[in-house]
Amino acid sequence: CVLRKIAERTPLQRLLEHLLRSMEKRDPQQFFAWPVTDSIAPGYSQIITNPMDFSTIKQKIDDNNYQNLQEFVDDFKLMCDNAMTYNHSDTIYYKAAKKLLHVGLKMVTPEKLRQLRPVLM
Ligand SMILES: CC(=O)c1cc(-c2ccccn2)c2ncccn12
Repeated sequence: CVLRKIAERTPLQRLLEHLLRSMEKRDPQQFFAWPVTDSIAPGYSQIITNPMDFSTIKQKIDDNNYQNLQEFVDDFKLMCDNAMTYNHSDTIYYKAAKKLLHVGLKMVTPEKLRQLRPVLM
C-alpha cells in the first residue's frame, strides 16, 4: 500500500490557522472568502494588481508558504487594503474591510498573542 504522509502542522501553521478562523468569523457575509471576480466587480483585475482573499491565505498556510507571522499579517492587510482601494468609502465592502482590518490587527497584538497558549510564546 502507498505510505501516506499525514500533514503535520508546524507551530506557526497552527497559530496562523487559529488566527485565520478568528478573522473569518468576523466576515459572516463571506465578502472576503473567495477571490473577487471581474464579473461581480467590473474592472477589478485592472485596478487591483495583487488580489488576496481568505481562501488564498488558507492555501498558503497549508503549503507552509508563510515564513513568519508578519507575512501572514501582510496578506491580511493587503486583502483589506484592496477592498478599500477598489470600493468607494460609502459601500458595504469598504466599510466591512475597514472594520475587519481593525478587528484583525487587534488579534495579533503582542498582548493577544501572549494569551495564546503562553507556553508557546
Ligand atoms: C471584497 C470585495 O471587494 C468584494 C466582495 C464582493 C462580494 C463577495 C461575495 C459575494 C458578493 N460580493 C464584492 N462585490 C462587488 C464589489 C466588491 N466585492
